[in-house]
Amino acid sequence: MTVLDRLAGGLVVSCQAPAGHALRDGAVLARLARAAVDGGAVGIRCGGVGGAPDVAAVRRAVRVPVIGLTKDGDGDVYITPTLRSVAAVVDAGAEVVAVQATGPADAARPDGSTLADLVGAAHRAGRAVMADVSTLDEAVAAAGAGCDAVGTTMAGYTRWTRDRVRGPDLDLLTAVRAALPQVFLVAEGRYHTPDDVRAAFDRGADTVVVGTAITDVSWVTARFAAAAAGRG
Ligand SMILES: CC(=O)N[C@H](C=O)[C@@H](O)[C@H](O)[C@H](O)COP(=O)(O)O
Repeated sequence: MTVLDRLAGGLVVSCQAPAGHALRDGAVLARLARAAVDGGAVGIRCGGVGGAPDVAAVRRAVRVPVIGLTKDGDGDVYITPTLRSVAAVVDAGAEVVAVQATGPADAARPDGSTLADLVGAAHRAGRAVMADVSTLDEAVAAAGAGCDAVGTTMAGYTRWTRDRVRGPDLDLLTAVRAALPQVFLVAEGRYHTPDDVRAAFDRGADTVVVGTAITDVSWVTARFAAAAAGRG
């Protein structure tokens, strides 16, 4: 059974916290990951700015597959953007390396490498690669570059998709599934409810990643607090 087989049909929980967030602590994120697995998560996505130590902490804490990433630099391409960041995620023990695959697939990255270079490095280390894309063209290019899985993670977060949808980009799922019937398709980005998760599988997703709505306690609290404040 491949690592992607272990994720198929289940829920992946993203345990990340940005710099300055109260939960930004490797041990805390590892505890969150364990709690998510206790609740039925079949995989954990984790990492962040300088996030390799968080990936390692989560890897030690759970038995399910880990999708790891780092967020580096302030450019348009920031999710595991370089060969060095791929090596950091590999060394941290992630079975799947998430890499941003937005824009032209052959575009040079901050270190001059291409998407195919990153895929080659991860594959030589025995890891699968998840491409974080924002459009159908990017999904097709990522599959062509050898990525093992394609996720809609970046839909709504690139300059060219910023105004496209407010919620989860279900139409992108449908389009990718139609164009790439064999690809391992990950629904990710603004999946906030169990109904959203069901909808993603209906559109052909193989797995769904939920982050903020499960693991960002501040975000969840703000919704309840707003309801309390708006009561009278
Ligand atoms: C765009 C970007 O950088 N997304 C990041 C990717 O790892 C994370 O900040 C998201 O939390 C993650 O994709 C899960 O999505 P959501 O938190 O919406 O369930």
